Amino acid sequence: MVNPNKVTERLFQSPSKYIQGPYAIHNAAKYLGKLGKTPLLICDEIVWRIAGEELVGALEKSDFKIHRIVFGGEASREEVDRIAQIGRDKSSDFVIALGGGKTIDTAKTVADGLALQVAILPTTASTDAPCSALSVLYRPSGEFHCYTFFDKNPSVVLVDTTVVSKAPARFLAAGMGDAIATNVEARRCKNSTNFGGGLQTEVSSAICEKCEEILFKYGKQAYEANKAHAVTPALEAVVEANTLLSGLGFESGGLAAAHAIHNGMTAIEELHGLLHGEKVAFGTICQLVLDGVPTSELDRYIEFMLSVDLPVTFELLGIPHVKDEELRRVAELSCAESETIWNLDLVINVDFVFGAIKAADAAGRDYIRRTGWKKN
Ligand SMILES: NC(=O)c1ccc[n+]([C@@H]2O[C@H](COP(=O)([O-])OP(=O)(O)OC[C@H]3O[C@@H](n4cnc5c(N)ncnc54)[C@H](O)[C@@H]3O)[C@@H](O)[C@H]2O)c1
Ligand SMILES: [Zn+2]
Repeated sequence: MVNPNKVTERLFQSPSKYIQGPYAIHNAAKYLGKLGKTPLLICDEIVWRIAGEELVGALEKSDFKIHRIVFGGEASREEVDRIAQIGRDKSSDFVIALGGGKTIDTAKTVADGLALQVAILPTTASTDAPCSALSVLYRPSGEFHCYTFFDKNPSVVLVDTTVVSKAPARFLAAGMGDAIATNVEARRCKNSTNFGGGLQTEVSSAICEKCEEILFKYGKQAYEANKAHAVTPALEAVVEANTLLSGLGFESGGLAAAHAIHNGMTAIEELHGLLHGEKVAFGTICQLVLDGVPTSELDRYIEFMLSVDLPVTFELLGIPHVKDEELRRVAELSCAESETIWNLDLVINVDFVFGAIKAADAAGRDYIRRTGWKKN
């Protein structure tokens, strides 16, 4: 992600079509019909009961012949190989992902291997995975493995906000954790190449700013609406910020320290129960510390995160007694050669990152002490 070739072209990439709205799954045939008729549907058992049967019902009415695969839960090379072999055997003509970020990343990688188009139907707004032309792969043990890149973004991304509104609000909050990092990271990536291999365009930075604006404006309101399973304008705006704006923004804007620190944090086993966006939220506070932002600015982000129950301290992350050796390991992994932390226009080393992680926790604790914030 460093810019060794001194790239000078600006580059922006995106999925071909993005659709979002209540009961959008009912109209899936209209948008997926152009991709094929015999898709491989990847979803886990939980999602099958929530939206799978409904989707298959809608598609079968339009004569689709669907082969369903039960996703095993981890976006790993092993899982991709297993599913791709079934896709080959069944001569599937496109791939559908129905579920969260791990299902989506697996489906994108399977589709790329089979040279097929992929349609992404997220059932939560928990990450900005749906729109990008990359997947994040993990080891079967859950530790970060690598990013893998594709020539094309998904052909269709279709978000049913009725389904999303019925998911636990914690997922929407995690999506906001992922999305709040987007502008913080991209604004420090002005001189590095983005995931498409070019420089930021004007529209990529505008999208990142808009994403952040929506979260500060509607994030808390959308979180509460989600708890009531209500589809409201605020919820629609935040789902779009988490899914479309954050997705386009990070891919064509660039990632930096927040995500590198998230990737490092996956080495701590006690954090495996947390969602991606929850760890990214904490990584965002770490990056703001590295950036040297004023306390008033740091407070603004911490206040936002606490308003939607995102973790800003070790205690809220569930690791109150984490050891310095473990945090140093996180810092070392965040500074791996291939990491996005090197996009930052700052002097970076393991000591600075280790210090930023400790200081982020201290800033979160200080904010809570000063304001008397209490978890509901
Ligand atoms: N490729 C990218 O550009 C990109 C970007 C951001 C994140 N990611 C990746 O996304 C992954 C995280 O995704 P995630 O946070 O969605 O976790 P996840 O995919 O593990 O999903 C978490 C759980 O949510 C359940 N679920 C899905 N929809 C539901 C619903 N409507 N109601 C109730 N439960 C539901 C699933 O069954 C699953 O058990 C990470 O692996 C991360 O690296 C990738
Ligand atoms: Zn992310």
